[in-house]
Amino acid sequence: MKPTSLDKSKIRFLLLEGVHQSAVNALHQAGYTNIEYLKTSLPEDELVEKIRDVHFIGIRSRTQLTARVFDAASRLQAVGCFCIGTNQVDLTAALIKGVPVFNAPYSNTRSVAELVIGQIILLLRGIPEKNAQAHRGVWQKVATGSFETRGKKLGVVGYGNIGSQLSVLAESMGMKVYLYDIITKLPLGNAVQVGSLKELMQTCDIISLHVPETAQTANMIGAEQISWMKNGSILINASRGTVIDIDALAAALESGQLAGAAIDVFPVEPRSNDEEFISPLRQYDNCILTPHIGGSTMEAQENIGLEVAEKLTRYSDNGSTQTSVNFPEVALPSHPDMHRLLHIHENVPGVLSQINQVFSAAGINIRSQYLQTNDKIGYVVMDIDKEHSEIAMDKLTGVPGTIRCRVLW
Ligand SMILES: NC(=O)C1=CN([C@@H]2O[C@H](COP(=O)(O)OP(=O)(O)OC[C@H]3O[C@@H](n4cnc5c(N)ncnc54)[C@H](O)[C@@H]3O)[C@@H](O)[C@H]2O)C=CC1
Ligand SMILES: O=C(O)CCC(=O)C(=O)O
Repeated sequence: MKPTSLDKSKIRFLLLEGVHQSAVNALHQAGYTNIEYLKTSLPEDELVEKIRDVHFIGIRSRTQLTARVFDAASRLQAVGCFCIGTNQVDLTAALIKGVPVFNAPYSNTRSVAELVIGQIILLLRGIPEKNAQAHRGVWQKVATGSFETRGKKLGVVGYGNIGSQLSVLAESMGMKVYLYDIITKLPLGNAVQVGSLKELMQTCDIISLHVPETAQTANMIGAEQISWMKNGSILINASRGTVIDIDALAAALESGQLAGAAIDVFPVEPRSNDEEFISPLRQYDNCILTPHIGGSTMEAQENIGLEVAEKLTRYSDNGSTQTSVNFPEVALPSHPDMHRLLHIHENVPGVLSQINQVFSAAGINIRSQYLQTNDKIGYVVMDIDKEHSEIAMDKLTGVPGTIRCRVLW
């Protein structure tokens, strides 16, 4: 293994899925010019080829970074998810290859919450059907089946950043908010946490899903759970497509048990805007279908671009892994006049003592040392005098259990 300290112009970034231009600008400002920018995601086979020479990759929710991709990514230093969800990345495969993954945990929170508020109002008034009919020349001036939001019960499944933001906005319009989460939450305002998903679904007029994609949330809402919902209620999903059984939802729209739905995410989504969107929900006018744009506002995308680009350049320039979603977190100060060695290793007994042995045997003083571990890997950072870094790197890369090693100056 060779030390990987590189001239910035040689550090290659691959940005996929049309991440906001703010990311490109921020990378340029930080001195990184070797950037390939694509509007689409790439299928696995193409990615496996392309990623061989890439040091940093930026993706959104479409690109699947699998273990096979990480196996091919011998130069990859870090992944930036220009979004909240990181379920599209095999985080364990990244970890054991020594690759930290970063995301933007809050930058599009408000955008999703605002979209859901809009969907609630439109669905309670039957606007999607009335709009579709008006486009076909049908005039439906009726109040039947149209309701105000005031006093309605909103059930939030997953009361994290988005769910709680939605809760605040909904209360300000006079809605009563109930929440279900697997952990005990501080309910904001007058929101009430209930003890089970069933209780929430039986109580509320509108259910909105804001859970991450996990093994536990896969098909969390199927025919049985929908059968718990009140007749004439509304289901909204802007979380992940795997959370709802789409056929069960289609059946509930067909039978009229649900008055409407709004779905932004799907089990299978087109890879680009040129591909047709296929779904059994297309036939229901009372189901608002949006192309996974919950977080797609100019404000959110610009902020995400800046935030994630900054995390990638900080890791590249300084080694800090703070806020990484899969990696031991180390917050590092600057290292003026010293060389910084970054060593990522398997977390097995004895590696750290061997690392320290390298320095004591060579008579090299470690000016500062930072260490963080998790159950799989250790990340140790050492600042040393410049003149010793070449020999230290040479010896460090030979320590058994070494995954990656690089030097910064
Ligand atoms: N449609 C879109 O464009 C966007 C979609 N998202 C999706 O929204 C999800 C939620 O985002 P945040 O609120 O920022 O995440 P968060 O991590 O702040 O909140 C998630 C909440 O879900 C809860 N939770 C996890 N498993 C659960 C389960 N089985 N049952 C009940 N609650 C459970 C957690 O305890 C947590 O409180 C993201 O993971 C992402 O998949 C996020 C941004 C944009
Ligand atoms: O905007 C995107 O590409 C993905 C948004 C999303 O789902 C997320 O932030 O998790």
